[in-house]
Amino acid sequence: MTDTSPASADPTSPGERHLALVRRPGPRLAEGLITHIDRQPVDVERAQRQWEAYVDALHANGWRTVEVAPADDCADAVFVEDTVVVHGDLAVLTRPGAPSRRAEVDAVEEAVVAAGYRVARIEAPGTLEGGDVLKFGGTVWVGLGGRSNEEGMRQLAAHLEPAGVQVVGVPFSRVLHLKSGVTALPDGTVVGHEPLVDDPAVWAGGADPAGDGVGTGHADAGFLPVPEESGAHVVLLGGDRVLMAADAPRSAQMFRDRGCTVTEVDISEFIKLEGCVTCLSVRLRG
Ligand SMILES: NC(=O)NCCC[C@H](N)C(=O)O
Repeated sequence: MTDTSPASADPTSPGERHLALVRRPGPRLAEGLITHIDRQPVDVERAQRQWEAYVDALHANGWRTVEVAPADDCADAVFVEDTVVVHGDLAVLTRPGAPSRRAEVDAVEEAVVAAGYRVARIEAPGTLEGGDVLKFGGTVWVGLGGRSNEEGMRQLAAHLEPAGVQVVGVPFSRVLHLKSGVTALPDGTVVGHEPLVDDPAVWAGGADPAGDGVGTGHADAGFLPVPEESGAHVVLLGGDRVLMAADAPRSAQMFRDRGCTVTEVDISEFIKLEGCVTCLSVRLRG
């Protein structure tokens, strides 16, 4: 595990107190899984440059990053979000639904323990991938769309029950993970590209993406359809700042019009493997 942060991160930034896990893409990246899209050639060197730029964007927004040890035999290891779900001081190590991804989890334990987390695990026959877990308010929504199953959700609920968290299943079918379909803006508005969202009505009430148990109180929070698939994927960087992919300029403008400060990164090589900005990092407590 390596701390990759530059010493020059702006200490006055709202995001400075935060720490994110990242994992460098490995040499087998181009063999990564695809489920809902056709395979396209992946330029691994370009992907490595895009990953560096993604990490630089986190640093430029005042974040520190910790690099999980490589898992070079695992083609999809760069998608580190899927290996762990954190809540409070607890890190729940997942059991990915894709068997080829299960070996990714071991080194993540070392990273979260070093960051001060207690550790729990999803055990067989449960499966869970972090891309299926959307946290807001006192609620954790778990997407049930193939990679995560009811038993994985039940185990996650048991781990989070002492913290008073409600876990709710959301069936879906059109994308790989729940958060491939929807994420939330800082004001609690849930964003999604409607052709890929099974039931937008699920999100009519919006969200509290800080996950601090406090509702947004934002009168407009609800579901906001966005015109591009990548517009459905935002990483919250603190305050009004969001990170998103560069291939959704009309969605980015919508978010700017709503008061967001948007950083865009080119992640085209990861999109070819059904990855998005959310899956390339795990936000930890400060
Ligand atoms: N959380 C995510 O959206 N993860 C993307 C994982 C993509 C990877 N190729 C997979 O199929 O598992």
